[in-house]
Amino acid sequence: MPIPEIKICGISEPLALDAAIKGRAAYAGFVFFPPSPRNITPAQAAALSARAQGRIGRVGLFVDADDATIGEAVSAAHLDVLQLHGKESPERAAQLRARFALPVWKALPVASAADVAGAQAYAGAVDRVLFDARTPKGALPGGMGLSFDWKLVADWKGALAWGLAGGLTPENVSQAVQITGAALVDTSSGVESAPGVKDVDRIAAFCLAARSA
Ligand SMILES: O=C(O)c1ccccc1N[C@@H]1O[C@H](COP(=O)(O)O)[C@@H](O)[C@H]1O
Repeated sequence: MPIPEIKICGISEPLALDAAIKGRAAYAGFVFFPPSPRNITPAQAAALSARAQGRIGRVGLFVDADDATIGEAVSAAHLDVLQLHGKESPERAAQLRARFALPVWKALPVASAADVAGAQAYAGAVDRVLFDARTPKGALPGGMGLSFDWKLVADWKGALAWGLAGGLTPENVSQAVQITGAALVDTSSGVESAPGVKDVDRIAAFCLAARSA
């Protein structure tokens, strides 16, 4: 089984960023979504980005954001990837990819086989889809520590690169990779001691466990 790439999302302070780099994560995620406990400002992201430069990829997470909001974050934090975690259509995703000339990842909420099949609509519009758990109405669209039935995406053979998100922890990521064959695993709340508070030991443990799958 190929070793998956790792993304640690919701990084808001340097110690967590350093732990992700030390754990050889490929990506650090910065959340630009004010309702999230992990939200950071473009200025905060700029400082983290300078520390990350050349050591880890910088992913900006947005939820149905407008061009100005995304543009401000891209300029301040020199983002390498845009992650769209709202209800962005394939057309909107393609428009953002063209406008900012950056790879775009689209998170898709999964609760059924039909949700997984729906990923095909994004072929040609985005660079990767992220299968994440569908969260309850009125809750944040991600970062809730909820997982879905991994068998739904086991060895998914769509036309797009894909990653697995949703409720991944140091304790379950190895099994998740074995079941799904995911080439990228993404975690946020699973490596925290409280919402928005990253735990460096759990980041280290997650990276080790993901690679041992
Ligand atoms: O992390 C957040 O606060 C967040 C807010 C809004 C949308 C997505 C968010 N996080 C992303 O959700 C998935 C799953 O997170 P978790 O591991 O279950 O906590 C992941 O891609 C996060 O980056």
